[in-house]
Amino acid sequence: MAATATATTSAFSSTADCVYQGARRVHQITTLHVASTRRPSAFFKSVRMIDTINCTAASRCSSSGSMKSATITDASAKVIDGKSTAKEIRDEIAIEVSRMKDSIGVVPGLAVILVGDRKDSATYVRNKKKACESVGMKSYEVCLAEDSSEQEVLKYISGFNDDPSVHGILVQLPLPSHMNEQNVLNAVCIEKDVDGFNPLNIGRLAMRDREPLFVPCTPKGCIELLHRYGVAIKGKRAVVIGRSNIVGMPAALLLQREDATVTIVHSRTKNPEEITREADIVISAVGQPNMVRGSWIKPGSVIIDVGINPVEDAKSPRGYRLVGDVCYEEASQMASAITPVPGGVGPMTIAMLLLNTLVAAKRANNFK
Ligand SMILES: Nc1nc(=O)c2c([nH]1)NC[C@@H]1CN(c3ccc(C(=O)N[C@@H](CCC(=O)O)C(=O)O)cc3)C=[N+]21
Repeated sequence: MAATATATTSAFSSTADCVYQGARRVHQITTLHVASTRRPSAFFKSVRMIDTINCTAASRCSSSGSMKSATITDASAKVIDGKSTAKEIRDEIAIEVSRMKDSIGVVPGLAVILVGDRKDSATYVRNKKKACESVGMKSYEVCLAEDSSEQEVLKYISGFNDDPSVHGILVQLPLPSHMNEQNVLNAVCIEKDVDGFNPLNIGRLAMRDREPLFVPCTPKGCIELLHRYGVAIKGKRAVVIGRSNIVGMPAALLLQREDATVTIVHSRTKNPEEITREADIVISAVGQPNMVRGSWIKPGSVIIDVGINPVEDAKSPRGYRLVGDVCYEEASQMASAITPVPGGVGPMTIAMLLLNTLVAAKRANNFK
């Protein structure tokens, strides 16, 4: 699949609203032609340089050779380190897990259901298991064949719903296409819905003066990063790029609950670049490598990049490497703070899953 991306209004692909949907694509973008849309001022010097460069790959949104020598060092954004923040949070969770075990003899447990043999899903599930172990939680894992029936998945969910040693249930997405995702997700009882995907949880998230039992892990991780890095949200302009049920939409609701003024930019938005350039805070969750260019970003803004996009890279041992939705080299010249990929939102997602599981276990046992 070769494509040409242009940093103009057609930057989205038709599927770009939904991350985690369909088969994981390894992006193979041959030429990223950068269209200049504004007259750069002195502040935009790094962007002006990039305007003139015909980029050679999506994984390299700028020619790093010439960039580095000229401008990269003078105005680099602070790196919002999701990896170390997630570790801090896991350490906090581990303390609570052992306090709970010592005082009431209960160990929080997370059940993960994996259907099919997608390699990336298997990796995520393995990482979740490792993360559980690292904080002293129990993990239960069910792996079902690609051609299993929906009934079979529902049977396992029902078993975990009834099992008091399981406090959280996660059905790894995407499910094989012959299954009805809604039916499956609705079967997870709301008290164990640590992914926060149950419509009742999302509905409560959307309503004032209501509290969801759980908030979806990825958007929750984004907000947690903003909090821990002291980024003020109240009264700020926030733009969320992407409107998926599991990231974009709940991220926008969370920002609004924090008193930001929120705009959602999506694949049918006429002028995404212009709107994004108004934002003090940007959360991007579209699944398009390097779509958000330096010219989309207001100087001094804070960028949270949710995209984890594999792009071909012959030099990497895996044959690919991961890049975000945001062109990091360009954006870090404009923003005051930015999350990297990898090592940004990804590790936070797993930390939030553990946190939700801990909360579920405390709630089930009335443990404060
Ligand atoms: N029911 C469900 N809930 C999910 O939360 C869910 C899901 N299904 N399906 C798949 C996506 C994806 N996801 C990630 C979590 C952590 C990293 C992560 O830690 N990534 C590392 C890099 C890992 C690597 O190098 O491959 C990082 O960004 O630093 C990535 C992706 C959760 N998902």
